[in-house]
Amino acid sequence: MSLQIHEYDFAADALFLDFDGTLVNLAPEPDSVVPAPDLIEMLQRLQELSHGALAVVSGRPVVQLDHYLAPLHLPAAGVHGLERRDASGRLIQLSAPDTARLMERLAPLVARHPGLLLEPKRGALALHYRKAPHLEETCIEAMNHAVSRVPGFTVLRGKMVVEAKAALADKGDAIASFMREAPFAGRRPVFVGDDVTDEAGFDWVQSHGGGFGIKIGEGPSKANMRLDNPAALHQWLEQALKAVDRRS
Ligand SMILES: O=P(O)(O)OC[C@H]1O[C@H](O[C@H]2O[C@H](CO)[C@@H](O)[C@H](O)[C@H]2O)[C@H](O)[C@@H](O)[C@@H]1O
Repeated sequence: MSLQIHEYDFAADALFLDFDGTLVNLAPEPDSVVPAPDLIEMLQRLQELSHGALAVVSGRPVVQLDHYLAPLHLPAAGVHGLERRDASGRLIQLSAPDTARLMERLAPLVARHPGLLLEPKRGALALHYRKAPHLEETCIEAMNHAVSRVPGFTVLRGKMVVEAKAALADKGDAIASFMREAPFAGRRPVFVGDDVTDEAGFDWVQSHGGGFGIKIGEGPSKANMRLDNPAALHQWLEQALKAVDRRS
């Protein structure tokens, strides 16, 4: 099923956007993503037309989202729901356990294999194997083992990454929190994401929020809509903006 552009309603909908693989193409390393030149301007217009009901919902920390989306400071959820900046600019961080013991357990593996990368975050630790895909099983086993020895964390799988994350909240919880507050409350939530970590978000918007999810790319998903890739999402959003221009 594809979402008809006229169905998107800036007056009535709230837009929640994942970052990697959705707003930007995936890159070899976390630090090497390059937002499209017109992305910032497009997000700014979308936010204005939605009267602020637009948020980024990511596995990355909010501070990184700000870096890539500067000068915008959008409402945002980071680290898969462990932190959230609401529409008034207030940052709420759930008190997460320390990842130092996980780091100690996983660092020797990464030291042995230069293709692996550990990405520490507040309340989470991601083990990336994009540059060493043959080590996927090794990484998953090592992460499962580490998490079994350090209480308070859950294991998340993502694209070429396995992550330990404090078991406190997920993307669905983050969207639910936004939807209880202005300017999101009372609107229909639309969540766009590409990865298995986005399924909690699709689940919430479709089961509880009366909205819909849009999955970017292939793979099984609960989302009831699909778009092929980030470029298709950009095009879809541009069309929504043009439809508003035509009406005004
Ligand atoms: O929830 P998202 O906004 O999609 O963030 C998910 C993870 O994204 C980043 O990792 C992914 O993107 C990297 C850059 O394209 C890529 O190299 C990596 O293989 C992907 O897994 C980020 O580094 C993680 O912290 C996020 O959790």
